[in-house]
Amino acid sequence: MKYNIFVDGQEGTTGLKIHEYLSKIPNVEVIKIESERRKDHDARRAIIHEADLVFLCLPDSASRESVSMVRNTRTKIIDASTAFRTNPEWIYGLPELHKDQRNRIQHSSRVSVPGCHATGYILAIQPLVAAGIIPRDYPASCYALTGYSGGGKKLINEYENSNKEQLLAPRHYALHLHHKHLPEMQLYSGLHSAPLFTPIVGNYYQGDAVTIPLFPSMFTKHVTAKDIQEVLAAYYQDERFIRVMPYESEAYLEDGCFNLMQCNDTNFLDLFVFGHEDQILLISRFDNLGKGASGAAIQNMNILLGFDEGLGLE
Ligand SMILES: NC(=O)C1=CN([C@@H]2O[C@H](COP(=O)(O)OP(=O)(O)OC[C@H]3O[C@@H](n4cnc5c(N)ncnc54)[C@H](OP(=O)(O)O)[C@@H]3O)[C@@H](O)[C@H]2O)C=CC1
Ligand SMILES: CC(=O)N[C@@H](CCC(=O)OP(=O)(O)O)C(=O)O
Repeated sequence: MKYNIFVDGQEGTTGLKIHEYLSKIPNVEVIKIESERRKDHDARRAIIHEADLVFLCLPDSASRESVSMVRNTRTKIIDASTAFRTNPEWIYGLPELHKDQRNRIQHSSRVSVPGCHATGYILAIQPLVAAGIIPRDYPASCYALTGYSGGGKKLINEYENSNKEQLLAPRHYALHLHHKHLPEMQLYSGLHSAPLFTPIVGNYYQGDAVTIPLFPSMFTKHVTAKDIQEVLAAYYQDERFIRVMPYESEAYLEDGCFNLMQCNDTNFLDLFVFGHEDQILLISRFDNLGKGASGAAIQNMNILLGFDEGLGLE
């Protein structure tokens, strides 16, 4: 059986990347809207109803509009936007979150794809909260370094077609400290509050590293950096896309420095634990367009349609 798949937002960054993945997957028939009608309400509604599964790769408002158009119970939706990530009627599309999350995704028809930075943060910290190591009232903080493709067509255009000198250096943003990923970071980490989060965008296309400092003196149990690595390695031992790096992660540095582009063009997320008795540093490394967006969307589709989870992704 072939499934009809439609990507609403087919000409955006996430949408184009999803099409690349879909071209490698059998048993799917990609249906498209004529380019000049891609924002036409009636045309979108008609094609959404022809589809068995729709990816929404749109700004939040347009995503909400597409969802409100659906009048059948058959069409499954995977939304890449921020619109539904903490909505209890939707399932958070992070299969590695808990033991039953994959099953919940499989039996749902509304799945939201996690935000890129949120993916890195939650996968690093949630198992440690669940294990009772990090107390739920821990005042977490983190920063992320990301490529400019994370900002979609507008930011890509700014970096690639302007000569502004300030684009040469990495730039902090969301300094109002209300980044749009904070609600999902809070909800799915298990902590009572959101982290103090500062993202930084650099002058390169893709690759994200979310870095979380931890102070074991504030933990409920006495643990070292090595213990943390072991807890994470055990938690993700059966996960094909989450690779917990050995504790002696210095071996993975190049010239003493961290290469945050090494998961690019893959769906892998690598977890690193650095530190010693007194201070711990977690780093999640992944492709913001892979496990941070389009790769994760395809992984969710594979689960929803009962395909092998890695189809098209490896
Ligand atoms: N880039 C990334 O790394 C990630 C992005 N996301 C999320 O995915 C979604 C898409 O992001 P991204 O692909 O980066 O954004 P882009 O700006 O690259 O693409 C968005 C697309 O949506 C189209 N669009 C806008 N309004 C409408 C509308 N009313 N009807 C139909 N199409 C519309 C745009 O059309 P036009 O071609 O005319 O511009 C564009 O093609 C966003 O919600 C974003 O937050 C999620 C994770 C990561
Ligand atoms: C560089 C840049 O602007 N990045 C985006 C993240 C994109 C992403 O993954 O988040 P969404 O899925 O929520 O869009 C940002 O931080 O807002």
